[in-house]
Amino acid sequence: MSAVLTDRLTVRYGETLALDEVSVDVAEGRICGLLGMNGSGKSTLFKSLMGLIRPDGGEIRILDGAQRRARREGLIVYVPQSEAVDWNFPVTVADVVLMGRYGHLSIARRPRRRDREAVQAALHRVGLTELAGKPIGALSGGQRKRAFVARGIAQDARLLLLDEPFAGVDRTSEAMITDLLRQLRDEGRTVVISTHDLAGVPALCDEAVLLQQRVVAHGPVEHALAPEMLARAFGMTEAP
Ligand SMILES: Nc1ncnc2c1ncn2[C@@H]1O[C@H](COP(=O)(O)OP(=O)(O)OP(=O)(O)O)[C@@H](O)[C@H]1O
Repeated sequence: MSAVLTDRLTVRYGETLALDEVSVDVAEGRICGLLGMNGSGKSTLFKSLMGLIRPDGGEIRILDGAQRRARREGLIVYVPQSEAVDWNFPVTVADVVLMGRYGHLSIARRPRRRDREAVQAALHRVGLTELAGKPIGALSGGQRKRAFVARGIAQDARLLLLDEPFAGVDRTSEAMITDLLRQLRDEGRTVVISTHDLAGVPALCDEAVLLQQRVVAHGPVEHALAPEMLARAFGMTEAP
C-alpha cells in the first residue's frame, strides 16, 4: 500500500514554479528522506500533502485514499519548520498533544479519559511527561519537535511529515527523535522527513527523494545520493 502517492503534482506561486510534475510513491512502513536545496520545493510538497496548498495540477493520494479523508480521520500529521510556528501561542505541551485527539473527541468535543490517557502515553513515549504543563514556547527546539511527534502518536497518525526535524535540535533530542522515528516505522507507520543533513540520511532513511522542483532521484539511499544525482540536485560532485 502507498502512504504517499503523487502524480504529476504541480504548484506555482505566481511566476515561481515550486513543484513541476512531481510523481512520487512512498510505500507504507518506510522512512523516506526528502532532500533538496533551499527553495527546491520540500515545504511546498508537505503543505500540498496536508491540503494546505491547492495544487495547480496533478493528483495526491494518501494511504490509498482521498487526501481529504486522510486529514479528516487524522491519519496524517505535519511537523512544520520551527520558524513557521508562533511559539508565543498560549498553550501547554499537553494541549498541543491533545489537539491530535480532536478527530477522536465526542461531539461535545470534551476530552474523555481515553483522550487524556492517549495524551499521557504519547508524552511518556517522547520523554516529555515532566513538561506537560509548561507553555510550548518555553521548550527547547528539540523538545518542541518531540511534542509535535507526540501529537501524531496521540492521534494515531499513519503518516508523519517532518519538516527539518533536526534543525536547531540538541544531540540528545536528535538521538531520541531518531529512535522514535525508527520505532514508529517498525509499527508500520510512514515517516517522511525533509532535511539538509545529507550525512544523517543513510543511517536513518530507508529511501530518499532528491527534489529540485522536479524529482531528480527516488530510490534506495545509495542510489538517490549517488554523486551524479547530488550533482544534479545540489550542484556538487561528491557526497559529503
Ligand atoms: N508563499 C509563497 N509565496 C511565493 N513564493 C513562495 C511561497 N512559498 C514558497 N515560495 C517559493 O517556492 C519555492 C519553493 O519553496 P519551498 O519553501 O517549498 O522550498 P524548500 O525546499 O522547503 O526550501 P527550504 O529548504 O529553504 O525550506 C521557492 O522558490 C520559494 O521562494
